[in-house]
Amino acid sequence: MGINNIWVFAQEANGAPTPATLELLTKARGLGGTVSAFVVGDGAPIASALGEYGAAKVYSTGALDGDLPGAAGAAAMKAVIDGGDSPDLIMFPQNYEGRDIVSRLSVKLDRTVLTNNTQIEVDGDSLKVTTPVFGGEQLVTTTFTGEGPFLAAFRPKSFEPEAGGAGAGEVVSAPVPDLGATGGAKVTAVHVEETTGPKLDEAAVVVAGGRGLGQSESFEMVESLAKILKGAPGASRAIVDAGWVPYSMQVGQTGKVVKPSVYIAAGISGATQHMVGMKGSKNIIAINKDAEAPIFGVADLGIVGDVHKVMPKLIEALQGR
Ligand SMILES: Cc1cc2nc3c(=O)[nH]c(=O)nc-3n(C[C@H](O)[C@H](O)[C@H](O)COP(=O)(O)OP(=O)(O)OC[C@H]3O[C@@H](n4cnc5c(N)ncnc54)[C@H](O)[C@@H]3O)c2cc1C
Repeated sequence: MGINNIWVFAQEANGAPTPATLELLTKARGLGGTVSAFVVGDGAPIASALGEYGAAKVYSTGALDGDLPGAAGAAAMKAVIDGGDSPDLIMFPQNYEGRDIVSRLSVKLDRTVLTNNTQIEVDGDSLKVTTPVFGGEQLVTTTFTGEGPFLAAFRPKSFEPEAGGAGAGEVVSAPVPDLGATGGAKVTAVHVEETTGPKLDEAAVVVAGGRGLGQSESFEMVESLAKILKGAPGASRAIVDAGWVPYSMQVGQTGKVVKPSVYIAAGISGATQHMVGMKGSKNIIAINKDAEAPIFGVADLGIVGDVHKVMPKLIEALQGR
C-alpha cells in the first residue's frame, strides 16, 4: 500500500480557503504523493490559493442549485471515485460540513471513517491516525486496514498551515449527479449569524464566560474583552442551556474544540466536558472566585476573584493601550 493520491475537502469563506483547509493541505503535502482539493461549490476563485498550499488539482462541483451541501458533496466525490480517479485518503476538517460529507461518503463507499483526529502519519506501508479519548487523557493510534479510500476528519488547529509556493491548482469539473430522493430536500434560506471578529474555532484569543457571570447581561464583559483582544467570545454549556448565548459559542465535548494561543475562562468551573474543548490552548487564564475550582488545575495563570470586579478592571486597563 502507498499513499499516493490524497484529497482534501476544501472550504471557502470570504473569498479565501478557510484556515482548516490550509492546515489539511499542508499536512497532506507532507504525507507525499499528489494532493487535490475538492470544493463543493465553485472552486475556480480559490484555485490559486489552494495550489499555493499544495493542491495540484482542484475538483469543483460548481455552484449548488439549492442542494444540501453534504449530500451534494458526498455524491460528487463518489461520482469521481466511480469514474476511476480514486484517492487513497480523503481528509476532512472536523466541523459541521466536514462531518456531514464524511459520514454520507462513508455509507456510500462502505468505508470506515475515523473522526476527531489530531495527527496522521504514514508508517511504512500503513497509515495511522491519532485520536484523543477520555477528554484528552489518552491518545489512541489507529491503523487503517482494508481498501481505501480511507476517510479521516481532523480537529482544526491540528497542523500548522504553511504555503508551499506552487502555482494554481488545475480546476477539474466534478458535477453533482442526480441525488435521487436526497435531492428532494432543498436549502430554501441561509441565515448567516452576525458576528464580528474571528470565528470561535479559528481565533488566536478566546474569552469564554460561564455561570459565574451570574446573569446574561454580564456576558457583555466577555464580548468587550474578546473585542479588545481581537478574539472570539465563547461559553460554557451552562449558559448556552440557560439561553444566554447561542449554541455556536459553546466550547467543550458537545460544543467546539478550540486551541487558541490564549483562552480566558471567566466564571467557568472547569468541568471535564468543558475542559475537553479548551485544554489544548497554549495559555489558559482563569478567573474564578473559588480557589478550589478545577479550572485552576489547567490554568497557566489563575486569578481568584469576582468576575464583576476583575473583568471591568482588565477591560479598562487594556482599553487604554
Ligand atoms: C454529556 C455532557 C456533555 C456536556 N458538554 C459540555 C460542553 O460541551 N461544554 C460545557 O461547558 N459543558 C458541558 N457539559 C456540562 C458540564 O458538565 C458543566 O455542567 C458545565 O460546563 C458547567 O458550566 P459552568 O462552569 O459555566 O458552570 P458551573 O459549574 O456552575 O460553574 C460556575 C463557576 O463560576 C464560579 N463563580 C460563581 N460566581 C462567580 C463570580 N462572581 N466570579 C468568579 N467566579 C464565579 C463558581 O465558583 C464556579 O466555579 C456537559 C455535560 C454532559 C453531561
